[in-house]
Amino acid sequence: MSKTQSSFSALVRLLRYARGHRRSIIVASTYSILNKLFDIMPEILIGMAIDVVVRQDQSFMADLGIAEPFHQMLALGALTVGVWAFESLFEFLLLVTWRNLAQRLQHDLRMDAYGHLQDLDMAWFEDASTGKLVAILNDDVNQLERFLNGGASDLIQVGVTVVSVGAVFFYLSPPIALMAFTPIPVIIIGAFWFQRRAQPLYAEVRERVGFLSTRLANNISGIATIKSFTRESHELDRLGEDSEAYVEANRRAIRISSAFIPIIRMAIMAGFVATLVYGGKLVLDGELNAGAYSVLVFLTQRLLWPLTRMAETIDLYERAMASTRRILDLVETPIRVRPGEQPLPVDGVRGDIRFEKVGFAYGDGPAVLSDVDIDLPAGETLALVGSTGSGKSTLVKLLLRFYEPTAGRITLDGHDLNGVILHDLRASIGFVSQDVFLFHGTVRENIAYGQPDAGDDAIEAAARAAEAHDFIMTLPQGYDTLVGERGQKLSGGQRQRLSIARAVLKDPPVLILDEATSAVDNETEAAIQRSMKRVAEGRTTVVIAHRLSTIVDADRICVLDSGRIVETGRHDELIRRGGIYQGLWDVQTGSAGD
Ligand SMILES: Nc1ncnc2c1ncn2[C@@H]1O[C@H](COP(=O)(O)OP(=O)(O)OP(=O)(O)O)[C@@H](O)[C@H]1O
Repeated sequence: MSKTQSSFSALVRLLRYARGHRRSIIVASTYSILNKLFDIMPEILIGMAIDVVVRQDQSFMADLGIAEPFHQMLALGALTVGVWAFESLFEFLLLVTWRNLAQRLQHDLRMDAYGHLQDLDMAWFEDASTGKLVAILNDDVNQLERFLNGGASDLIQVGVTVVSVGAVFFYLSPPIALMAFTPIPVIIIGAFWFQRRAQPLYAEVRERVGFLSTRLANNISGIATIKSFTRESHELDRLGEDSEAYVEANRRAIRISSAFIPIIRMAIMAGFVATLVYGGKLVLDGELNAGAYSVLVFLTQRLLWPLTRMAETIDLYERAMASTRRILDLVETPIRVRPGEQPLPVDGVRGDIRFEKVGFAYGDGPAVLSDVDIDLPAGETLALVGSTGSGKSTLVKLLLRFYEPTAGRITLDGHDLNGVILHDLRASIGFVSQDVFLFHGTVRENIAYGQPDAGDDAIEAAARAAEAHDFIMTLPQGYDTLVGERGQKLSGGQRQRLSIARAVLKDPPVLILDEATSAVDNETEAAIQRSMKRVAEGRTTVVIAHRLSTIVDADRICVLDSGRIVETGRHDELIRRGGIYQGLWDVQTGSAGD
């Protein structure tokens, strides 16, 4: 029962979400109702025509005041034309209104879901899978669109048919009405039975779609690794398993939904035969006239046949509700990193950074940083050094407030980062990460990513400062060259330089440089170093250093070990101290063991 409710509660959530479209929903539903009412009228008109030819001046039409039978026929003909015209008109209106509503709603949902997604914290993204998110934003949204295109109107029309045909039946002959309606409880019970079984199966189908697209997204971005390890056939097998699981989940759902149609058909047949035989007997006994009898027989068909489509419609409904739940769950995921209230004047930020007894752990995991105290006055350069996994990147992530410290606090110009408006904080920090992410677009667009209004001169000046201008000019279309997805048409060193140019153009008071660990040739390394130095001038800079030769001039160096700062000082002080730093230096300069 709880599962039945959860489909219904998804519908309630959807209606609550779509309250801005209430008017369209009411208008579209009204068109569906009017269309159905006009749709069942021809059967009644046929019955009236039979009534005219059988009873002539005693007919129902005669009771309405048209004495001459031929005139009655003419009137019926005119009514039929009118009924068909209105039916077609409302058909057109309902299609247009429902489809436009489906378009608006799917657009709103996609935009809201994506907008919300961008505000979610990094910890959430680490647990989420890309494929699942893409599946929600594409497949699930489309699934809902499909239901709104046709299914919603169908459901309404089935309800209208049952009520209006029922009214005509009870008016003409209550005993036959009871017979014609006996299959309906069977059909409704069948529908609930089906719905209860189908709901978890469709949830499973949606889940499988997510796995499948995760695998695809992962494999396509990792294609170089797959090729280099010649794991193509292994990957094909793994994709095959996921795809099979999807087919299997669908197969179970199909089996249930296919069983539904024959059950309904049998119930319909019983209702139809009862009306046919018992109604015929009433006519033979002179208790029912031929016109009313034909209306009843035709309307039984009208009543019961659309119910065979219920299986399909409920199928569509169940799929759509499974999708709705996933989309709305995403839209309603709480945002754990608070947006902050303290504004920060981007142009007025000095760049004093302090870490006060900062501690941090990812989720429930072990402490990754403990008791970190750093005092970095504005304009100075801090280098973070330490073995892999010592917590350097984590420290920088806290500074960007991708995460919040679990102990202590971090301040920028005396303001606790936790209170500062997130947008202002990030606007005052430039971040050159070691795995540079370029967007599919031109070199120019990528440099101007953070400053879309920057002029060509400013872009070129930034590229020159990052020593990127010369190589850009050798590209086929210079600044207008497309870099390919994730910038894959450029070399690692070139990407690095574009990302430095990006930071130069942003001109932030605080700069974070995560030095590339991947080996680049000496010339490129020297170029990157020169540009980094140029960029660091006049601003507070935090460098995660992998090559100690680049930080000999840093104002202070913090050596991290297992999340604690174990040494602090300038290069020569640390060398003199003869601790961890000196050991690292010896390894890197090749003087260890001398
Ligand atoms: N998102 C995460 N969830 C859980 N643990 C994490 C996460 N990111 C990093 N860690 C763990 O935190 C510790 C510190 O990682 P961090 O990336 O800060 O190290 P690092 O000093 O930057 O290393 P490297 O020099 O290799 O980049 C490591 O033990 C790592 O396994």
